Formats: sequence, structure tokens, C-alpha cells
Amino acid sequence: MSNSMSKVMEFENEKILEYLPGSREREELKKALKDLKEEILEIPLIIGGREIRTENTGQCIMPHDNKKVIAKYHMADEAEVKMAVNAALEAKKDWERLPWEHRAAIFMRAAELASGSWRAKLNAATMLCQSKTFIQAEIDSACELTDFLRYNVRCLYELYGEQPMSLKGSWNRTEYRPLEGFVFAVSPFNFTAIGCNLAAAPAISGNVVLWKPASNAVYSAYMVFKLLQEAGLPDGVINFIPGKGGNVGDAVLADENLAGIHFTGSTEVFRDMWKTVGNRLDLYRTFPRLVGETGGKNYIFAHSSADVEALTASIIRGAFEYQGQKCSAASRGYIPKSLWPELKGRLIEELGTIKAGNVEDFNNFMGAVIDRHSFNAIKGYIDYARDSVEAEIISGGNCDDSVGYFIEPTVIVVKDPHFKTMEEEIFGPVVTLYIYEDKAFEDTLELCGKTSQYGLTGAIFGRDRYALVKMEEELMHTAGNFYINDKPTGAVVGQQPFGGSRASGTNDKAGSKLNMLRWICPRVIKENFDYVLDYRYENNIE
Ligand SMILES: NC(=O)c1ccc[n+]([C@@H]2O[C@H](COP(=O)([O-])OP(=O)(O)OC[C@H]3O[C@@H](n4cnc5c(N)ncnc54)[C@H](O)[C@@H]3O)[C@@H](O)[C@H]2O)c1
Ligand SMILES: N[C@@H](CCC=O)C(=O)O
Repeated sequence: MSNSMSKVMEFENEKILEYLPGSREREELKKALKDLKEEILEIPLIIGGREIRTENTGQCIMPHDNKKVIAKYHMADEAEVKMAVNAALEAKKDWERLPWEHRAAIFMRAAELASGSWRAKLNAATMLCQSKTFIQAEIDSACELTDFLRYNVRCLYELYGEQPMSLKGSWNRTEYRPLEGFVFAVSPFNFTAIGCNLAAAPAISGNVVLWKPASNAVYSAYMVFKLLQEAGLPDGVINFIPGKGGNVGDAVLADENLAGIHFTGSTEVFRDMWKTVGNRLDLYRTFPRLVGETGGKNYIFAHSSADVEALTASIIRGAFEYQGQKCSAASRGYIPKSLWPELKGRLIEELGTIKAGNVEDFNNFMGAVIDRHSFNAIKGYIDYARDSVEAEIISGGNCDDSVGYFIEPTVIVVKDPHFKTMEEEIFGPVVTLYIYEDKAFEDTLELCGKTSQYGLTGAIFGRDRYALVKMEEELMHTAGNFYINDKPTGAVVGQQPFGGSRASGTNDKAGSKLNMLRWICPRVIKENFDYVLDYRYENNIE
């Protein structure tokens, strides 16, 4: 075994490819889309490297063509969870002792594959499964996924290098152990990269993992799992156990070896998991680490000095890219009355040009929302606004599920700043705007800060520097990712580590050292060279 302390390469973000007509990447992606659609995949559980078929199955369908089935997947229940815990603990024996460079190398190899020969397949799977346009898929399953894998290795390398001081006569060192037990990774539907990171970040740090992907994203999560296998991930280090959230979650949280939860999803589910863990503290061998990035009700706040053209583009991108299904999506806005006539005109004009439909048509800016449940919930909010005298839908509002789950980009203007759609997370292409009197700027800032239980992302717009400083100060606790003159979405690994506080989660910043810290359990070792031979202290001797 080598005794060298190697250097890890400096991190650089994966380049976003353009997919211009005639480009190689565009042709490869089109071919991958065609190939994937030709087959109905059968997706097993993968436990200890073995494929398990439970015959309790669900279907993966394409949101923008909702009669088209692309896969059937097997679901885990209590028995398979037990099997997965055993497989993970068995794998742990070798995995946690593997020199860290060899663990890291597997994920560096996975990053290389994801940015190269697997790129088209991962993007195509994300487009078909989650209804992402090629641009949205590229920034997710190609770039963010690759960035997470590479950057986590870099972060871990820097963490491992942090060592305590030693004085003459002794030597202190910190050993960065993995957690004792297994980590439960639970991923949402909306980002293929997030699913990968939730499972991979603890695994890179030497932990073993049970990974439960969202039921409506099993298809792309399975591709990620196959990528990790191809890169050489040993059996049992990550165990792939799709299934009903409640069934899998209950069984996992009942195991004494639970050492951590790495969750991204809704606030409600994370709160329930936290309560369950809290009630079972006597059961677990350790205090489980709970890391959860959850919901948001993200805002755009404009000052009267804002550039209206930039504000228009940011509202549209921030609220409607990926159909408003980013946790960071702009969902409420505060607009000064003096800017409103111009902004309203621009918004209506620009929204009229948006193309939405099948994401395989590269001209479309938007696809469909994820499933029928989401479609109905979002439509419910739009109908509520339509029926209220307190609200006006100034653009969009139509919903059509005859072919796919399509919802028009919708702008609601409200008189009451506490209107339901100003406060609740909708997770769809709906933004609600409240128009305030310019002279009520400071009161409206306070209102913005107190309106929502969440604290995920927020954006302020203005050219008056004093106003920007005022907004930045007043809104201090409202967002873990805060933007000035930019949309509140699109955080990039290594540039804007991501996460929020309040009801938006534990703010452990996915894709950063802060997150990696949660998956290690330091042991500080002191070795003494200057032996003590007499128990008495010199100043005790008369
Ligand atoms: N803050 C962030 O970084 C971030 C990122 C992406 C998504 N999100 C949030 O995720 C939500 C949308 O994603 P979603 O619809 O997939 O969320 P969700 O909460 O419905 O599901 C998330 C995951 O939890 C699982 N789950 C559900 N009940 C469970 C239980 N009882 N035990 C264990 N697991 C259970 C689901 O099966 C899924 O895998 C939104 O609220 C969004 O804001 C947050
Ligand atoms: N990190 C992504 C959002 C992740 C949640 O869905 C962004 O910043 O837009």
C-alpha cells in the first residue's frame, strides 16, 4: 500500500454544451432519446450488487406524453430494507478501510464517464423521465452531477488535510472516520444530480448507503446507479431501493444502525422523519445525523431603481424554467407601483412567445409537470386564484392533461400580500406578484421577510446602491442563497453552495465542505513520546 499523500486536482466546473443544430452532442442526444424510447426497461432493486425483483411494481411514464410507459420498476418493502441494511453493513467492513484515494477514484471515474460517454444517455433519461428540456437536462444530469462528484472529492481532500497542532514530545492527528452504521439517502424527483449527490457524498466519505429515489424519478436514478457500478463501485456500498416513501422510510428508520439521513424533498416529509427519529433516540446506537434540504417560497423583490428588462427576463427564467419545479424557483414577487405598467407589458409580451410541449422538440422552452398529482395540485391553486376577487390572472392559467401534464406559465397579481399563492409552495409554473406603493418600500421589505415559513432563495433588483444594502440587511434571514440583480435559480457547484434555513432545511449546503463534514466522525489521536514516569506534579513536591 502506498504511503504517499497525493494532491487532488483543482476543481473546475463542467462546461455546459450548446447543442447547436448539427453539433455532435445534439446528434448523440437525439440518438439516445430514440434508443431509450424503444425499450421498456425493467428496473430491479439492487442490494449487495444483486438484482432483486419483488413483483410489487410501479410504472415510469413520460410526463409530456402520459400514455407512454418507459419502465416498470420493482418496489422494496420491509424485507428488502432488512436485506439492504445487512448488505450495507457487510460492505462497510472493506469499504471504510479502503484507502481514501481508491474510494475517491471510483467517483472521479464516474464523473469522467458522466461528462463523456454516458452524457447523452443520462441527459436523455432525464428529459424523458422528468420532462426537462435539453438545456435543463444538460445543467442537471451532465454538469451538476459531474461537478458534485468531482467537487466532493476535492472538499474531502481539503478536510482530511485539516490536522491539529502538535507540541514537542507528542503528535496529534485527526482521523476522519465514516459514521458508524449506514446512511439513508432519500431523493426528490426534480434533479438527477441531487439524487446522485445524496447517495454519493456519504459514500465518498467511506459510508455505506441505502438509496431511495423518488418514485417519479426511478428511471433516471437507475441510470445513475448503473453509472456508479460501471465506474467500479463495490457491491453493497450503495443499495438501490425504490419503493413507497412511507413503507421504505418506516422500515429504515426502525433500524438501530441508522447513522444519518441525507434527504432532499418536501418540508412535510422531512419534518415527519425528524419526529420519528426523535421519538426513537433510545433505539439508535448513535445520534443520527439529519441533513435535509426542503421546500421554498422564493421571492424576487424589486426596488424602483431596478432595470425592468432584466427584471422581466429573471422573473420568466426564475419562475418558469423547468416548469417552476426547482426548489429555488421564483414564486412570489414584490414590485413597486412605478415599474408595474412597463413590467406588466413586457411580461405579457414575452410570455406570449414561450413555447411549451414535448421536450424532444428542441424549440420548446418548457415541458410538462411531473405527474397527475402535481398537475391537480397546481391547477387547484390556479383555480383558487381564478375564483377569488383578491386575485387576477394576467397571463396563462390554462391546464391541459390530455397528452401530457401541461400547465401554462401563469402570472397572478394579488391585492392581499398574504394571499394563499403568496405563502404556500406550489412547485409549478405559477408566480404571484404583489404591487406595492413606492413609498412603502421599507414596510414591504419587512412584509416579505415575514410572509413565508421558508428561507431558501431570494433575489433583489435595483441600481440604487443604498437600497440594495438596505434590502440585503433586512432580508438577512430570508434566504440561504441570495441574488442581486439575478434570478434566484441556477446555483452552480463550487460557486454558490446551495441550501436554505427556516422550513427550507438544515442548510448544510449541498456540494460543499459543510455538507461533507456531516458524513465524517473525527477521531483525534494523541501519541505521547515523552513518557510520564511519576504521578506527582513537580509543584506538589515540598
Ligand atoms: N432545498 C433543496 O435543495 C431542494 C431541492 C430539490 C427539491 N426540493 C423540494 O422537494 C420537493 C419536491 O420533490 P418531491 O415531490 O420529490 O418531494 P417529496 O417530499 O414528495 O419526496 C421526496 C422523497 O421523499 C420520499 N418520501 C416520501 N414520504 C416518505 C417517508 N415517509 N419516509 C421516507 N421517505 C419518504 C419520496 O418517496 C421521495 O423519494 C419540493 O418541496 C422542493 O422544494 C428541495
Ligand atoms: N440548485 C438548484 C435547485 C435545486 C432544487 O431543486 C438551483 O439553484 O436552481
